[in-house]
Order: sequence, then C-alpha cells, then structure tokens
Amino acid sequence: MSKPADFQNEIYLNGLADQRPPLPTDLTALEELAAARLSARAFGYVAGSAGTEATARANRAAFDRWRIVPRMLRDVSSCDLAVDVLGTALPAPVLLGPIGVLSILHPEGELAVARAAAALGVPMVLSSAASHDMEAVAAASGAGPRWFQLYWSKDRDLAASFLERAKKAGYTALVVTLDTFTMAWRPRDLDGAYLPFLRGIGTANYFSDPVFQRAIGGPVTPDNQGMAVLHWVANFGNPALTWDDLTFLREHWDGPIALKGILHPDDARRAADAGMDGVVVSNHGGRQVDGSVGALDALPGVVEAVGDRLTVLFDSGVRTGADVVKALALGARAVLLARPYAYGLALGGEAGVRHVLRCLMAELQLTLTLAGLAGPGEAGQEVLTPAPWAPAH
Ligand SMILES: Cc1cc2nc3c(=O)[nH]c(=O)nc-3n(C[C@H](O)[C@H](O)[C@H](O)COP(=O)(O)O)c2cc1C
Ligand SMILES: O=C(O)C(=O)c1ccccc1
Repeated sequence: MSKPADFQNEIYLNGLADQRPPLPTDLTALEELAAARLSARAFGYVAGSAGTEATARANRAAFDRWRIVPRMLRDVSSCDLAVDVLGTALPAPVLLGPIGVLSILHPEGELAVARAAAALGVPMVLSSAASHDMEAVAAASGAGPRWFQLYWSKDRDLAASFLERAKKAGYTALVVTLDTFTMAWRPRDLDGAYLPFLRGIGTANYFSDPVFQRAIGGPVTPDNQGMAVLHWVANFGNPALTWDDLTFLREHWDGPIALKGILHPDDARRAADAGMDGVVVSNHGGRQVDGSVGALDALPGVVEAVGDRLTVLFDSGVRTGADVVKALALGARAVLLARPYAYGLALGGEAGVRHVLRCLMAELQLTLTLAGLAGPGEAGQEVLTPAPWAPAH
C-alpha cells in the first residue's frame, strides 16, 4: 500500500528554508486582502450575498455552534485523507466548487484554477457560467479530474448540447444546480449596477455553443453581443422545472449526477427516488434566499434522510480545516470549497489557488490527527459537541 499523502509537513518544511508562504495561511484573512486588491464592484460580486446577507452569516454561525472534542492515544501516525467521491479518487475530501465569471478576478480565471486543482489532483467543478469555455478548461486541467456544473437552460437543446460537449471534453461527473434559475435580490450588485454577464463575462460556454449560435442566427460578434446577452438572460434558467424533468438528465448523461442546492430532507429523498447519485447540501453561500437555513444546520437532516442511498456533499461557509472536519462529522462525504479559492485566485493566480488548497488540506490533516481521527471516514457525530452558548441542535 502506498504511503498516505503528507499535506502537513509540506507546509511546515517551508519554514526550514526560511521561506514565507506567498499568502496568509489563515484563509479567513484572504477576503480582506482581496477587498484591497480588487475593484469594489468585482469584490462586491464575489463577497456579496442576497438581501441583508443574513444567510451568509448563518452559514458561519452554524459552524461556530459546533465544537470538536479531541480524543487521545489512538494511533494517528498514518492519516490518509484520500476518499472516493462519485467515481473520482480524491486526495482529500475537498473539491473546488463551481464559481462563474472568474476572469473578473484574474485574466486566466478558470484556466489558472484548473491548473492549480490538477496539480493537487483535486477536481474543479467547472461552472456553466465560466469565462473560458469548457473545452479550454479541460485542456488546462491536463490529467486532473474534471467535473461539470450545469445551469439547466430553458432551451433544452442547449442544455443537451452542454452535456454532450462536457462528456466529449472528459468531464466525468455532473453537478446540477437547482437553487439559481435566476439571480436573487443582491443589493451589492444592484447598487453597483454590476452584473458581469451583462458585459459578456461568464458566457463563454454559451457563446461558443452551436445550439446557442443557431438560436441567435450566427456567431457572436461585437455587433450582436447585446442581443446575445439578452438571449442568454432569457434562457439562463427555467423556473418551470419539476422533479419529473430529471429524466432528461439521465437521458443525456450516463455518469454520476449530484443535485446542488438541496436543504430539505424530503427533496433529498426525491433526488434518491429519481435515481440521482448525490446531493450537495448548499444555500449557494447565502447568495440566493436571504433568511434561508444555514447550510450546516440542514446537513444532519439530509444525511438522516438519504445518507445510506446518496453521496451527500456539502458547501456554504467552509473556510478552515476544522470546518471540513465538522461537515464530515455531520455526515458529508466531502466539501466544496468556494470563496476562499476565488480570493486565492485574485491575490495570486494559479499559485494563489494552489496555496489555498495546500493550506486547507494541511490544516484538515492536522485537525483530524490531533483530534484522534486517522482519516475522514472516522469523523462522526461523537467527535462534536454543541458550543456552550449554542441553542439546542
Ligand atoms: C462569485 C460566485 C459565483 C458563483 N457561481 C456559481 C455557479 O456558477 N454555479 C454554481 O452552482 N454555484 C455558484 N456559486 C456558489 C458556489 O458554488 C457555492 O455554493 C458557494 O459559494 C458556497 O459558499 P461559500 O463560498 O461562502 O463557502 C457561486 C458563488 C460565488 C461566490
Ligand atoms: O453569482 C452566482 O452565485 C452564480 O451562481 C452565477 C450565475 C450565473 C452567472 C454567474 C454566476
């Protein structure tokens, strides 16, 4: 058996060479640094959430209401973070979640993220709303694992074309986002009159698509771009979809499928009944329904409902290795990291994303072993206790 990857020492040994890390190792510090680096509008787009941003705060508060209870003398000399998730072998229970329009943060956008993810063997879930098209990102990811996120267009032929292209470009797993058939009420973007895709950013997969081009009467040019963007807006999502429509996904995708944006146990059961392979418990980082339940608060109910039938993934609020341990302990198989890597990209391009991933994986490994857990599979509810001031769970 090969030795488990040692993420922790890799970071510590930099100290031997008196080499400082390129960015802070406390990943929660990156947001403030990104705020200073980016335009107010680009930063507001990424950092912002819906309404009063109460849900974004609820996401963090939910993590803070759980505490880890470390256990001693349990032989944690070898802690293997590797897990299998929906047919993909991961070096750690971490994926890069889908984030659209990354070129507002760095010109190389998704290409830089794909390279960083591939360097560590971590899948990047490529957004439908990427600023580079899925074929270019696939090429940038080299031998790394590829996952694709679908925004399920009102135009069924376009959705089918995306799935066809994704298959051809080597994406193996599909994440279908259900919570964003339209953009929510986001005051920062509304007040700044800033929606990147209205400027043709984040539309690369659409503008390059033959079905999209046919619909607008030819390729997108500077002359018809305004009209192309309006067509994009009109067809972006479909509020009329119901559970019966999931058969469409199965007809057009033969690999594993996870539904993203599931918060209610009954919805999770319906996903299982419909033959899906997984769910992502997520409230889109608080960017959709302001006042919605904190994502971590919704996780135990979903795990109880379908944990034995589906792969349960989690996102919304993951910032540290301890956060990952808490999500695993509450039953997630793996987590999707989102805003922190976007800030890493903004601050350091490909190397910035690599830094974020290495830090998260090292901190995860340290937290697990110091808590007496020899691997992600060993984290269960019994390693958690409610914070003294927390309301009953
Ligand atoms: C700027 C930005 C763009 C996003 N774009 C997408 C997207 O294209 N598709 C998608 O499914 N989720 C998208 N998300 C949601 C993330 O995948 C994820 O659910 C959320 O960011 C998790 O919250 P956190 O970043 O606070 O941890 C986006 C999030 C941000 C911050
Ligand atoms: O901003 C978002 O949260 C998001 O999901 C999205 C949707 C469409 C285009 C770009 C990003």
